[in-house]
Amino acid sequence: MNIGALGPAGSYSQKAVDEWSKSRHVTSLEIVYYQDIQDVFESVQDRTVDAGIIPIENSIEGSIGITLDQLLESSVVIVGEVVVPIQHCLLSKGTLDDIRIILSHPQALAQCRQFLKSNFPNTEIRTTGSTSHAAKLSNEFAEMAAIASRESADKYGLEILITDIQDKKNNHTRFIVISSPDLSEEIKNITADLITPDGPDYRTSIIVYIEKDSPGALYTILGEFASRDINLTRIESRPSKKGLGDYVFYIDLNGSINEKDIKEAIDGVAMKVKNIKVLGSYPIHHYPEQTDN
Ligand SMILES: O=C(O)C(=O)Cc1ccccc1
Repeated sequence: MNIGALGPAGSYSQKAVDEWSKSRHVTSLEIVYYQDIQDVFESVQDRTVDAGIIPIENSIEGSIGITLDQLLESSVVIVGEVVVPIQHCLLSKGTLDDIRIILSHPQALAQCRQFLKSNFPNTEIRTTGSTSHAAKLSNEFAEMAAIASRESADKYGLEILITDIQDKKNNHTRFIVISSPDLSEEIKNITADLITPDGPDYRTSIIVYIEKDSPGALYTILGEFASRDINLTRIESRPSKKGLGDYVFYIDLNGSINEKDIKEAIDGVAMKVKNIKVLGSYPIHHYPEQTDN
């Protein structure tokens, strides 16, 4: 099996692949690296790769817009998730005094905003396609530094100048595993040995589009879940891109579409909204939370 992820090697996406394959006992997984998230979606959709892994939300910075947009626009489904602790380091070939330019992925830069403002207020900041790409580029000039993982330092011959530079110690990114709909059962079967019978260990993700100016519509939708005691773990609105004030809602809930009450709730929602897309039911990744901030 192969899986597409943001590269080059040393990215947090690679960590997510490693963590997911370990937690699901998937052996012999080959990673195919891409330059951006949209390329991962496209390769999954046209089946150049069997699956893809992409970041969807971060505990400091919130959702990754391009991932939410692609989930709406493409035909891929979600078959898994994994949460990865993110501890950024400042890496360079030079010393702290040499640094003139700091490079990283926009998410990583945003997660270290206070650190940068306090320590490098006048240093030029440049964005890259990934943190590992920033590390790779920094290998060329001593005046460049990258915000990236500890592992990227080894991989690209850089020194770790400062560790744990994200603005909150407790920093996690949730990644989702995606596939084309016709491969989703196969991928779920590969990992099936660990999957408990359908129950609270599953999460289901849906997108609903409520027509603009429909008073009480969101209340009615949420009622379908509340009346059946279904726990929602996330609700997020995103512009529908049709005009200001028009939104789609991304909803995650505990349980699998194979359970009767979940299916009934989703059917109930479908009758009340303009459009609904079920992205999939997949095993929840339980991870140890850090408490010190
Ligand atoms: O750039 C990377 O390494 C990624 O995989 C994207 C990302 C960036 C920052 C935090 C988590 C994931």
